[in-house]
Amino acid sequence: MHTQGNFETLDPQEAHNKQQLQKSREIFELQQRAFRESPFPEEKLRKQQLVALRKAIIKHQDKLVKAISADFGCRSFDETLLADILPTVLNIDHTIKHLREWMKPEKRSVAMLFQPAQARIMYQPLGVVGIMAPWNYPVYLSLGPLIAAIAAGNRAMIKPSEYCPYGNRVLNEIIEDAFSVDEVCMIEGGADVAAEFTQLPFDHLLFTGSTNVGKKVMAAAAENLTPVTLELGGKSPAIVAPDVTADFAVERILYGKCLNAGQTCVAPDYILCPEDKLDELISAFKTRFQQLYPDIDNGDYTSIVNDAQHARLKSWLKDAQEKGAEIISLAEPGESRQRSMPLQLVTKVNTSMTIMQEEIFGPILPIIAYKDLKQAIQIVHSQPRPLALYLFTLSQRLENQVLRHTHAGGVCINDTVTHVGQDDLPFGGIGPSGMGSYHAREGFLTFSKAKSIFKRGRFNSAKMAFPPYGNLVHRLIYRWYLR
Ligand SMILES: NC(=O)c1ccc[n+]([C@@H]2O[C@H](COP(=O)([O-])OP(=O)(O)OC[C@H]3O[C@@H](n4cnc5c(N)ncnc54)[C@H](O)[C@@H]3O)[C@@H](O)[C@H]2O)c1
Repeated sequence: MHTQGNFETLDPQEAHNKQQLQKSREIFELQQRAFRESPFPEEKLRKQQLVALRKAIIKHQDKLVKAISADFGCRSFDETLLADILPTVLNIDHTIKHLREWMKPEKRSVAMLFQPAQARIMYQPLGVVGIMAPWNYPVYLSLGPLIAAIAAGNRAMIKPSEYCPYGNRVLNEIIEDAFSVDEVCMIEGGADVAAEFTQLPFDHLLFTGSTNVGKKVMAAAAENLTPVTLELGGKSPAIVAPDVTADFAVERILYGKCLNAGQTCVAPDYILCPEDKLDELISAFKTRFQQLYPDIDNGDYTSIVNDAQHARLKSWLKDAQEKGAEIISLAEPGESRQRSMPLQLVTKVNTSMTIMQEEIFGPILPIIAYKDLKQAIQIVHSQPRPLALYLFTLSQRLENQVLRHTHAGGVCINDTVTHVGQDDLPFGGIGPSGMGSYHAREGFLTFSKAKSIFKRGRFNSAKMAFPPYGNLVHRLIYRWYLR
């Protein structure tokens, strides 16, 4: 038995969780008080905060890449620099460049009937916001939402994933270097700490993670009427259209799929390939994989993050095999690397297999052959609406056909994954792959209140509509507008 605040009788993990929970409540209140005292930080201060964050990232980058590599078992420093740190820094630069124009009040039109008057929108900070992150890109997915939250003038609390303890330690140093606790702070812990975190009455909560946990987060946030942005996962298809060669598509699919060993929310989840190109496609995968990863042990190929994820992926391969699938491993697992899983192509798949029912989130790639593009589109429709849709074509007609007949959070044509790094495009899912968006101006808007302001001047034209009703002005208004 123990009492609140007395951690000595708890096991270390439990004590740590209790401490983090207590810390999160205290810091939440501290940030709320600080926000009340200064509810509308100027552009200059926001930019100073973003610059401080940028400097801290640069200062700690070497430590950060090493820590994240240790969290994964193997993740090359380049992969962390390219896909985690660089997009974060570019996002800061883009935000600093555009912040003034985003913050500007926006003039809106006033209908003739209400003239003379003015209408405008003023963007105001929300207050204290929560950010919850997964483990796969621990820097970009924690600090990306933070950049938008700060740009919009908020205070923020970040709950990163418990799967990256080393990375979190360095992230915490970055946060502590750049901010005071009443501006930004990090709360660490597992699912129980996370669940308590979602119960804090934040002014907005941005969650990045799985669809199942996203539902729990939304339910908890509803208790406080906290608005949520949910950045979730899903099965993102890659359609190879009939007009391009298999090699054209494979060159562009392979990197996006193998990045972080497929542990990417927007990794191509399955391929739709014209029937007559199937053999060519498999052969292109074999050749290109060899070119990218001639030695699976050389440190370029990321490991599966932990034993549980590794076991999950292996059991899904077994399930597929037992149900008639053919598995083509593009290399032998690395010997000196723990939890190494080279890309596994899977053919002869059917919908009874777990790999066609759940988001794969790893280096397994089912390939489905289709007769015509219409059938490929039908297969996309048979799955929940995806986070990303990839299309490989040089034909404008085929591009239009797919764009007009499919739903997706975002579309990337003739490439994979890189659409996420476009700082001027919003990013977000649809249906089970997410709700709301961030990145670009939309991130600023997500963390802002768009306050509508309507202003009349000296002359009160509204009184022409006052009772008693039925006079000439009323009749003229009705005749003019209700024609
Ligand atoms: N849309 C995107 O931008 C994006 C980006 C990366 C990953 N993802 C998705 O994230 C998933 C993989 O990441 P993950 O395994 O870390 O996801 P996850 O849902 O298991 O965990 C995400 C966060 O939620 C917390 N959490 C766990 N249980 C919770 C609970 N009961 N209540 C509240 N919070 C809880 C975790 O501690 C972690 O911080 C995949 O589905 C992937 O597609 C989405």
